Amino acid sequence: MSSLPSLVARGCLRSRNLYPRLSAVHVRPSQHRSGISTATLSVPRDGGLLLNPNVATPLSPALKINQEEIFGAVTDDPFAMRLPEPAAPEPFKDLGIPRPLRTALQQEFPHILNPTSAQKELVESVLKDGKDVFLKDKTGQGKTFALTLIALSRALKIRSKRSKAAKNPPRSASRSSVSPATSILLLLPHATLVRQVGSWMERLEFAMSGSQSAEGEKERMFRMVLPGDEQGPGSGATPEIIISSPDALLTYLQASASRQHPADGQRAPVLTSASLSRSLRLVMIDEADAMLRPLPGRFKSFTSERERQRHPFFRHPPSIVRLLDDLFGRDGDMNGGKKQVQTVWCSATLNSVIRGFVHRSGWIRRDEQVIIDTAQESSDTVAANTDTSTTANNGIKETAHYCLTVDPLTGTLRNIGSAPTQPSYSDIFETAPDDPAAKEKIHPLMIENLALLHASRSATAPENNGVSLVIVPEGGSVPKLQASLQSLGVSSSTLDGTQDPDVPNLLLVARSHVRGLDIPNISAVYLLNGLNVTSLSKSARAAGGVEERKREYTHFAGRMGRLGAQDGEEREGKGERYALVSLVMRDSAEEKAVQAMFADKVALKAEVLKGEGISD
Ligand SMILES: Nc1ncnc2c1ncn2[C@@H]1O[C@H](COP(=O)(O)OP(=O)(O)OP(=O)(O)O)[C@@H](O)[C@H]1O
Repeated sequence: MSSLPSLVARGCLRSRNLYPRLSAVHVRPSQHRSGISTATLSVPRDGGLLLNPNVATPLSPALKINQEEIFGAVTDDPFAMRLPEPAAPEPFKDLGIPRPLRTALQQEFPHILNPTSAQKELVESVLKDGKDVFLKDKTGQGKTFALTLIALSRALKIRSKRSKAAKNPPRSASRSSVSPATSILLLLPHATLVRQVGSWMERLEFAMSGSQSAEGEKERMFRMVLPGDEQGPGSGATPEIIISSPDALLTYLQASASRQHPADGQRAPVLTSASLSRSLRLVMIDEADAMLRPLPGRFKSFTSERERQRHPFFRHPPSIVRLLDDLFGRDGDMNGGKKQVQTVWCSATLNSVIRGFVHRSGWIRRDEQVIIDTAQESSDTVAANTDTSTTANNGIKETAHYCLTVDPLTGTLRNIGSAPTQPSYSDIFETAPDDPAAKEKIHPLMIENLALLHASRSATAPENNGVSLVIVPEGGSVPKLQASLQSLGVSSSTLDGTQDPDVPNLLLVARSHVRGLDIPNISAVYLLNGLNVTSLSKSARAAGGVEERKREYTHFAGRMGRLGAQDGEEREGKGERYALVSLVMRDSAEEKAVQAMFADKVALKAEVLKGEGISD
């Protein structure tokens, strides 16, 4: 593999000073109503948790004291706010969001002034009308954030009821109607998103409680259950909210089942499948379609039950199916054999196949459901996502889509579909030679070209480029890619632990961790190996998987130009566009599949990318 300096020497690049790093931390003060300012970091610095542009650093002890002086002593009501009632009109009030949370929202997320129409409909339907909801809205428009507000609102209400009940205990020994245990479950597709939502909740809860005392810790409203987490016997209080992924929660509950009969002297685990099933009242599933893969398509019909059972989805049901069947199939308010729990299902690519499956599974209360579709279900998802008019509400002009092929022999880059100017791999070899590089999940020449593209982009407008996100294909190794890039002189960060201390502007993320991520200032996305979608159903494969590919592509494109992003107007003013660059090896099956997707009648066109090292 050539080093980046040697690429420079070959004249591919203009300057040696090509990859300036983001200034280590970009500190931007956000004004609190109280006059206390909290530093906000624009780029995550540790633990992969801080994905939000407005991540607040914890208040220093001095600031905590100030805060107490300003807002007064804590009352014995755990929900009494130390913050004054905001005077301004409150668009979130009518949705049923309690006052402490509205105040915390204003303090921690001052850029969120009004709910979007989808957020309004969703929050009202869940909190005020008690409905089950299917929500489809465009990517980055605040679905996950709205679920966070719903969970905290409900938790606050439960706590307030519980604290009232504690003050006036009922005379009869009958069970209190206020649930003493976890009643809200928020399911997300992967651990990175669980941490992201956990950090949002932490900020809001912290702002509501005003301090992180030992007692506050004990009474946390939420708990994250992450892969590898273990529950100590009888440890910890039970929070109102659990945030987890189906895989992690299922493993956690299965492990706790084995401790149901603890050894002498040990207490039973607090959170078990049975206890959770008894106390659950609201389950919210974000990115539902990602969790229900590979669900057979709309037109798939099975000739026999045996054939149906052989389909990968039914043969190895995904974790969410096993989890919900377990939680909803237990005792409780039984109705038709299933417990009646309020549910919410969200995704930018939610479709009628998912809705139908949820219905048939008995996970939704048929008479109580509302469908909110602000993404125009009938229109093509990719077109909707890339159409300038549909993204105009957050100041984004549009995303430019490029697809480049890498010659596995020479490493030259070419726009997809353009005629070869020199002999390519297939012109020379009839069958693939025994090339070890071809067996790598990410071809070394693709990595060189990624380094080249990133460096040229940084060189063109070093100050304004924002962060580039590299999506690592299934089976590819993020640490290995990071090491290969480093050997070419390109530093990068990863979201799952290892980060360059200088916070470079190149972030690597595994494809399975992309859904729902809200990372500030992403201006370019590099998609390595195209859209090789794993777990495609047979019918989807037969159809070239175009629909499935477009759905995934929609989510990759959706990491840019998100609601609340501060760079939208700035980019628009400079005539800059977000860029999604797909890189595929020439003459690979993936090249043909991506070509089919770009050639699709309503989808999108790959534009021609001009630049150093790209041949026409
Ligand atoms: N009403 C609002 N006004 C302004 N910004 C908002 C609003 N609601 C949420 N946001 C911000 O929008 C960003 C995207 O939110 P979120 O991740 O919830 O979107 P999403 O629709 O779930 O995205 P995806 O479809 O990718 O999962 C977040 O940074 C959040 O702070």
